This record gives sequence, structure tokens and C-alpha cells, in this order.
Amino acid sequence: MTAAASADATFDTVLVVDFGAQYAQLIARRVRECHVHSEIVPATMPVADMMARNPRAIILSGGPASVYAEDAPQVPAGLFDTGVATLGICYGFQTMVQELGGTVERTGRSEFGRTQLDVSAEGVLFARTPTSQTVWMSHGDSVTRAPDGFRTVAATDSTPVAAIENPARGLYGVQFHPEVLHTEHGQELLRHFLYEAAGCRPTWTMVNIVEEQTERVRTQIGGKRAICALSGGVDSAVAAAVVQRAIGERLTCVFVDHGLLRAGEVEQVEKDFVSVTGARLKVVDAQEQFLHALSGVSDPEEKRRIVGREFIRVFEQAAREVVAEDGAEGEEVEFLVQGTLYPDVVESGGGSGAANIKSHHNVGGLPEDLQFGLVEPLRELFKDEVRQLGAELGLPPEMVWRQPFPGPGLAIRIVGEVTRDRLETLRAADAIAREELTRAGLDRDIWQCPVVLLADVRSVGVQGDGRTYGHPVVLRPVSSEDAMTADWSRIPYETLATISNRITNEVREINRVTLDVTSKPPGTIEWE
Ligand SMILES: Nc1ncnc2c1ncn2[C@@H]1O[C@H](COP(=O)(O)OP(=O)(O)OP(=O)(O)O)[C@@H](O)[C@H]1O
Ligand SMILES: O=c1[nH]c(=O)c2[nH+]cn([C@@H]3O[C@H](COP(=O)(O)O)[C@@H](O)[C@H]3O)c2[nH]1
Ligand SMILES: NC(=O)CC[C@H](N)C(=O)O
Ligand SMILES: [Mg+2]
Repeated sequence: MTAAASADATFDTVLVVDFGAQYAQLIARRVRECHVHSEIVPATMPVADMMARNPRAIILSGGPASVYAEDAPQVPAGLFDTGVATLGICYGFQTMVQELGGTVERTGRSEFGRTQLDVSAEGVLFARTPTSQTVWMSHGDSVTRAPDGFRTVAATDSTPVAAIENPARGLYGVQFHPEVLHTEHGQELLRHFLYEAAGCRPTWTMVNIVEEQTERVRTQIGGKRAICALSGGVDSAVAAAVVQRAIGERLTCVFVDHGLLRAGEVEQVEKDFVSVTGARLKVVDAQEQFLHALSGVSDPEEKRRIVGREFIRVFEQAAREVVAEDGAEGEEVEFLVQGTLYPDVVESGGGSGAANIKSHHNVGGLPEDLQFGLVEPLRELFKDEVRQLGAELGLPPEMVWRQPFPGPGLAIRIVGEVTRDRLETLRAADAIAREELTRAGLDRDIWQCPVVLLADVRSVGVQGDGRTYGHPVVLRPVSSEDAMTADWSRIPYETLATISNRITNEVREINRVTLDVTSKPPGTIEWE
């Protein structure tokens, strides 16, 4: 089932036309939240190709360019004559205005962040919402005159034309970003556009996503074999479940024990995953290989690249073994399934024009000589959507709600060189923190709580009347929706006290426990 589905499809499709936005995926995601199917397409796609997908509505994204610049991306020719209801956001709004004869200028009155919007006329977009509302802005150019036939329905102090409507032609535009959560009534605005202006039906659900992805994976892998990089985390568990649905026995899951795992993890994955899914699982002990490859390395990006590369080397070996075990000589495992999510892709600089913040081992950290075709059914989704998908696929709550743990594991939680002793120290401290957070009933309130060992830092302590010169650990509990942004969790002091007390008493090398109270941005969740 693709978006080119015919008119008798049970769902409607919205095309999100990407002008190089930071938020194109977020727009697509907000549309899915309205239970409408969405697909992102590049602004360079010809209108005929767009129409072949039978869209019920179109959303034009924001973008970094200025519409009057020479090489500014254009609206595909003829788009506004198709009769398909269209909403322009920020750059998308500006380009719509320019194309239809209005004026866009650099007025010198840019707006970034929280802005007060005054709704001046009751129309479609702002129906039944307050006349004064908070919106999120991010622009330097402004519309100074709406095109003929449009009504201006909202303004801010700096932007007199902040929202326009032309219901007769089904064209709408807003200067602000309805897709970000800080825009108070953004989701309502999208619903009004989708349901009322475009007549979309709210029929797209997780069930459809499962079907769509299963079908896509089936087509991609065909009659071939695949292995799935399985970590015990929710992303790869859901990816594996989707692929298993698509190709059944031709999938083998491979879990790598790279020696950078937390206490008890190998046993848990072996026990839980197989019993729940019945999938074929291969556990590879590669501790020596990873430790050796990481020895002497302190740089975070270097660590990630090494982990990414060694993972692939292990998968290549495992693929050969799978074929041999099945007595299927001559056959090959052509595909590697990974539980990559959209935030992994953007942070690795994979979004359109997005900066490289850190190279996630499964995206930016992959080696250049990668031989496998990648199968990543969750690559466009966010974590909370993946959790819903997992529930839909019947995975148990413990698996669905498992807190994230990064693929490079404890290697990126030891600031400094990774050694066996340091790993043991950190593993012990981490186990205590996890145990106490669970005991305090905080697992669902906290997104995750990295414990970071500052291996190159020492501080003086006094224990048993003697001097100690040990290492500090940092507790980094955060709350988040999708790991794109996060806040530090306000853990009760009592729980923090217990954790601190136990760690300093039970883990010999640690004589100090500190708390990280930085949000993301500016900090990231992991220290490396
Ligand atoms: N120990 C491992 N063995 C095999 N594959 C792994 C391992 N760790 C990570 N991976 C692969 O890397 C991908 C990305 O890791 P990541 O931690 O982001 O996802 P996850 O572990 O599936 O879920 P979560 O983010 O909840 O921990 C995983 O989905 C999986 O495909
Ligand atoms: O599989 C992974 N490979 C990586 O290289 C990686 N780096 C960060 N993370 C996880 O991603 C989320 C966002 O983390 P940051 O705020 O530290 O970038 C958090 O959930 C991190 O734990 C990783 N996961
Ligand atoms: N976020 C955007 O789409 C920005 C549009 C345009 N580059 C401006 O600064 O006004
Ligand atoms: Mg993980």
C-alpha cells in the first residue's frame, strides 16, 4: 500500500513539500497525529508526480532561503492550479504569497521564538481558538502584502500579515510554526486545515503504518535473507517484529555483546526477546574485539566510528555463519535491519541541511565499505510513535516502555579512555542508580538516566577516616518526548541521596556523585 493508493483507499494522503526545513519530519508527524497519512517530498518534484500520489492536501514547509534570493527554491510550477488544498508554513507561506502576486520583504523585524499572535478575523484556521495566542516564530523575511483574493486573519506586533486564507481556492498560509509544541493551538490549526479546509478523513492509524511498512519491507527484501541488529531496546525490537511479519524465517536477529552493556543485559535479551517473539536469535560475544579496537581512544566521535565499524564486522561474520548453519551455501545475507529512528538521522547530520551533532553509530558511524542493503522501517518515526507501534504489534509493556540505551553503550559514558576496569566501575554504579530509580517508581517519568564516569577527573574524599582520591560519576536523569529536546528530571532529593550513598559506599573507585541539571539544548543527553 503506497500513497499512490487509489481513490477507494481508506485513508487520505497529505504531501509535505520540503524546502529544506528543520521541521519537515515534525510536520509529517503532526499530520499522522491527526490520523492522516503523510509523505515528505522534495520541493523539486514535478507537480505531475505529486498528483500521481493523489494527495488530499499539501503542506509547504519552512526553509532557510529567502524567496527573493536568486537560487531560492520555487513552488513546483502549476501547484496552485491543482485545486488541492494547500497550507504554506513560514518559507512555504512566503513562497506562496510571492508566487500569487503578494509581497515578501526583509523588513528588519525578525521574530525568533515565542511570539504573541492576535487573531483578527474568524476564519477556518483559528476557528474556536482564542483571539490572542502564543505561537513559535523563526523568520527574518515577512509578508507585507497578501495576494489578491486572500484575507489576512492574524498579525503580531512585528508581522502585520501573519496568517492568510483564501477558502474559495483552498489556499492558506501562516508565518509561524504550528508543528512545534510551543505553538499553543498549532495542532488545532492543523486539524482545522486537514479536516475542514481539505476534507481529510481521520482514518490513518498505527495499524495502517504496520501494514504499509510490512509491505515496503517485503518488496525491498524480496525472497532474500536479512539479519537484524537487535539490542534489546524498543527500536530494534519493533523493527525486528515488522520485518519478521514481512519475511518470517528468512530473518535472523543478531545481538552483539560488545562488553559495553549494562549489568544483566545479555541475559535479559536472551530470555525476553526470544520468548516474546519466537524469533531466531544469535548472540555474539565480541567483548575482546571491541575493547581492543577502543583501546587508547578518548575522542567521542572516534569511539562512535569504531563501534559502528566493529558492529558491521560482527554482522558480516554472523551473516556467513547463518548461511552455513542453514546449509545454504551460495546464498548470501544481503540486508541488515536496524532500529534507526528519525532523531538518530538528524543528529548525525542526515536531515536536509542539518548539522552533525554526533554520529550515531548506526547512521553517521557506519563504515564506508558497508556491503549490506539497509532496512530501516522506523527511519521516519519518533520514539513515542515506535512505542505505539510496538504495542500494536503485541510486544509486552516492559519491552515497549524500556528506556533507551545507546548502541555504543558505556563507551560513550566513560569520559576518557575505555578500559575493562572502568567499565566494571561504571556498570556497578549504573546498576545501583537503575535499581533505586525503579524502586522509587520513577521509570516512566524518566526518559533515561545515563550515569557518566569522569574517568580522567579525580577528587579528594574522606572515607573511614582516610583520604581517598577517586572518580566522580554524574547522574543525568532527563525527561523528554522524543530525545530531540529534553529537560533534567526533578528527582526527589531522598532518591538522589540514596543513590549517592549507595554508590559511594558500594563502588570503591567512586567517591563523589554529582547531578547534571542542564536541559537539551544546550546539553545533549549523553555526555559524548
Ligand atoms: N548490542 C547491539 N547488538 C546489535 N545491534 C545493536 C546493539 N546495540 C544497538 N544496535 C543496533 O543499533 C540501533 C540503534 O541503537 P539504539 O540504541 O538507538 O536503538 P535501540 O537499542 O533499538 O532502542 P533504544 O533507543 O530504545 O535503546 C538498534 O536499533 C540496533 O539495530
Ligand atoms: O544507538 C545510539 N547510538 C548512538 O551513537 C547514540 N548517541 C546517542 N544516543 C541516544 O540518542 C538519544 C539522544 O542522545 P543525545 O542527546 O546524547 O544526542 C539518547 O537516547 C541517547 O542515549 C545514541 N543511540
Ligand atoms: N523558518 C523559515 O521558513 C524561514 C523562512 C525565511 N528564510 C525567513 O527567514 O523568513
Ligand atoms: Mg539502544
